[in-house]
Amino acid sequence: MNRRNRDDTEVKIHGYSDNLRSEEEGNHLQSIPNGGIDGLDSEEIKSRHHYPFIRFSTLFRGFVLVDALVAVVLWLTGGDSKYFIDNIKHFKLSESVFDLALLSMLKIPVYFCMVRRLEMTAIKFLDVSYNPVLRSKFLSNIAMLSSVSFLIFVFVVIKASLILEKIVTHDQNFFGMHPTFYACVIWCLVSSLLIFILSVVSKFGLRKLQRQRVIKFYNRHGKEVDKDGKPLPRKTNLVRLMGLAKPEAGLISIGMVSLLLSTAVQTIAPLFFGKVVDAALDSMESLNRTVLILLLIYLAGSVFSLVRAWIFTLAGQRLVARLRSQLFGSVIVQEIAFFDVNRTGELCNRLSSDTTVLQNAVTVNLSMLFRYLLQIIGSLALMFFLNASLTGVLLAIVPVVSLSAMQYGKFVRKMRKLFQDRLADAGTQAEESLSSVRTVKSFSGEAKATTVYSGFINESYKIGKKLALAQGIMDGLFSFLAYGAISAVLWYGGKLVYENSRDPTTGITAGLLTSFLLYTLQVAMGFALLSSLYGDFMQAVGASARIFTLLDRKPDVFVPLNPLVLPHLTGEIEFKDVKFKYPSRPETEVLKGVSFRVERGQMVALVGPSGGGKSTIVNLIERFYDPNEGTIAMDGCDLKLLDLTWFRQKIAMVSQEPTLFACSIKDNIAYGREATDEEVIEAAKQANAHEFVSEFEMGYDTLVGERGVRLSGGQKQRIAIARALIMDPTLLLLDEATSALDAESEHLVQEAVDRAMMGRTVIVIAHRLSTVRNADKVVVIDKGQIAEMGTHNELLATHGVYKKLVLRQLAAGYTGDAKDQLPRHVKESEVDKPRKLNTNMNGNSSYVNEGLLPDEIDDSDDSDDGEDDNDLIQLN
Ligand SMILES: Nc1ncnc2c1ncn2[C@@H]1O[C@H](COP(=O)(O)OP(=O)(O)OP(=O)(O)O)[C@@H](O)[C@H]1O
Repeated sequence: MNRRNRDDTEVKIHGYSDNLRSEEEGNHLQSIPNGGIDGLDSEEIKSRHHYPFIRFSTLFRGFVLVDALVAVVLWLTGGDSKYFIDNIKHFKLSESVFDLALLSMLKIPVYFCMVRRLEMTAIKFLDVSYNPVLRSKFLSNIAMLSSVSFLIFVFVVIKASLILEKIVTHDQNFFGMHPTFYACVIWCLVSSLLIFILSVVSKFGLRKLQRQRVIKFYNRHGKEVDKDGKPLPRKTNLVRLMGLAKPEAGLISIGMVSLLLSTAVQTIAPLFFGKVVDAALDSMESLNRTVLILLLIYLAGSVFSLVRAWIFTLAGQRLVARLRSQLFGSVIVQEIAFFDVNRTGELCNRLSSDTTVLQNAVTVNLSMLFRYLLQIIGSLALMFFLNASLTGVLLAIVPVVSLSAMQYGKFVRKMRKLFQDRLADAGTQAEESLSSVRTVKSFSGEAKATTVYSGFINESYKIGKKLALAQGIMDGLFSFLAYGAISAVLWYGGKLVYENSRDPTTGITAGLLTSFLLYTLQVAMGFALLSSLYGDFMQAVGASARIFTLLDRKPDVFVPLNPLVLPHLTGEIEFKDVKFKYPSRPETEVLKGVSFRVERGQMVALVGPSGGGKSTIVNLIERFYDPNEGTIAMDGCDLKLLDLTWFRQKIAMVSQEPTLFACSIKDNIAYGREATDEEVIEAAKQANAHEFVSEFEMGYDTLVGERGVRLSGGQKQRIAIARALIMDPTLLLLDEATSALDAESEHLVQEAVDRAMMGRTVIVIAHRLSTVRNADKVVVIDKGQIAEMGTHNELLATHGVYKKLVLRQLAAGYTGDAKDQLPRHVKESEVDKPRKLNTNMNGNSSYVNEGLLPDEIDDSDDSDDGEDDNDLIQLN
């Protein structure tokens, strides 16, 4: 078993009785069955406690090891090999320390075993409120440990006293000992006392384990997971960050070669500067030649720099383009529940600003890192070559620079992360306000939106201020250190030049000092730029952590091993005792055991009070979520076993307020599949959209604007119906619009809807009486349960929730038409006086606004008033 495992102790999450198992049982992992979905995906997770490496027992054992090492070294350094042998052969308690060295060695296995045993008992003891057997075992272990330590301490004290006595009494037979032997005795005295103290206080030391331990979970493959069995996010570090640039390895290699060459040129150039100075002191011809060489060197360097900058920037652009697509791909496949808890603005921010931070980090910044490192190393090597002592003067300040750079880097890393977070908040806020700009304006919320946005920006500004100050201090410090170094080099170099002018065999020439100064500048600059790079890298690590979290996230959707594709789908749907809670609100059960069946080609209307769970039923059919209990079957097959992409192509949804994409009408209609112009036009005709589309100047190429803002409500709905029809769905899900359209528009939409329903299985969240009357079955959903089920006429006869809804609808829209819709057995007197408010089948009326109370409705025919009336009152 490896080291880590030896320090691990397994425990059961639920209850502690198994912790009391005997040590011989060993380190068996505890298994916890983890739900699984209908036994299809049963996964076992195992838990294990981990303890920090540095804890009481390791400190104890570490000290015992150090003790033995010091004692043996002190004994060994006390003389030659003969001396050791004499020391052992003619052992005398008061003249030899061989016994102390031996004892220290023996202490290792003894203490290691005892401390291990004690720790094991302590660990078992942690989760037990009181267990007399375990407690007495724990205490007797401590007593044994303390007794052994005490005996050893007593022995060392006796030995030290004997030696001391010989020294004090000037014993004739005592020839003294090697100084390290005395040190050995003193050391053993101190260490055995310390070990004794550690033994006595071990009870308190081991108690700390309770706070120190952390629990980790593993799946059956031994991979660490969270307590729900989900994989943990992978750790982010510079290595993983660099891994992002792997596909750009080819480009980066070319860039690296250019970088090496350009840095080499930059590194040797100062040598020629010195040569130019010396040549100027020599002759004009020599000066010309040297300057020409210098120019050629710089020309070559510039070409290499050009290639380096171009290649690395290009690699950065490629990387960020790839990363953005990858990230978007990873986000869009997440389950709907993910979007219930993650805000769109925040996700967009990850896509734009976090990826930009990474763009340079692993390409341009990486190249700069190598460049400055090479520049520093190369310059320092040449400086040593030119003059070692002068280089020593410069190097004296390097530790100061490095330490301050590291501290600065740490600070910047923290602040930049905070800065990015606040900026992301502001971005989210801006996205939300701008995407709902109509709502903002209609409530005159511009000032409020600006204040909230400015609040977030202010937060980021506050952090920015600190960063600016830190940057200023750092710049100041670095320039002081850099100029200080240059001054020191100038002074010492000037002294050497002076000496050289007196005696050419000593010191250095003026040219050499010039070269040296330029190298000093290069090294100082290299360090300063490295420190700023460090900050950039840390910022990139922060940004990449968020990006990797999204990239690593696997959608929490059950995918069967062999997804089924049914050859003949009829569209039969059956809910069997379906229970469901939204993952973002796990405490509320939205569906509490819903069962109903929709036969092939039937039209089933879902009605009921607002918030009852109608949309949730549709969401579950679309498999935006999976039920917590029960099953939903299509043609007798559990939805979870079907191929999700195939299945979603067989159903189409037309929602209350359809969302169109900011592209042409044609592209919107053909969103679900590739379609010819003829197919698009045919679908539009079916949806009563062709006429108005043809009237547009650009026809089907008309752009509809963001979310279809350039179209009217009725037009949007008809385009959405066309979009659904072109898919030729087996199952049509409809959420009738509650918002009132004008009579003509309503008629056109209704006609399109009726046509769309023909020959299909349809589930409709109905708001209109006419729709419900035509339904083969009406399912009344109230508070997550089916309150009533049957045909329109059957339900009216039951005098239940449904009848109240109908009466209310009729009361609200009492017209000749509505009256005609009444079945014969509903007396006209049951219908209330006409109201001007617009109430629909789900009670989504505007009573409160109109100041009308529901009990004004004449419902005298109803016998079980009380409770249901309350329901109706709550409908709004
Ligand atoms: N994404 C969600 N996350 C958490 N809770 C939700 C979510 N969507 C709906 N709910 C809750 O589920 C319950 C049922 O909502 P649902 O939209 O299914 O009702 P409904 O009958 O369709 O209402 P309406 O007729 O007003 O549209 C409500 O209490 C609602 O607050």
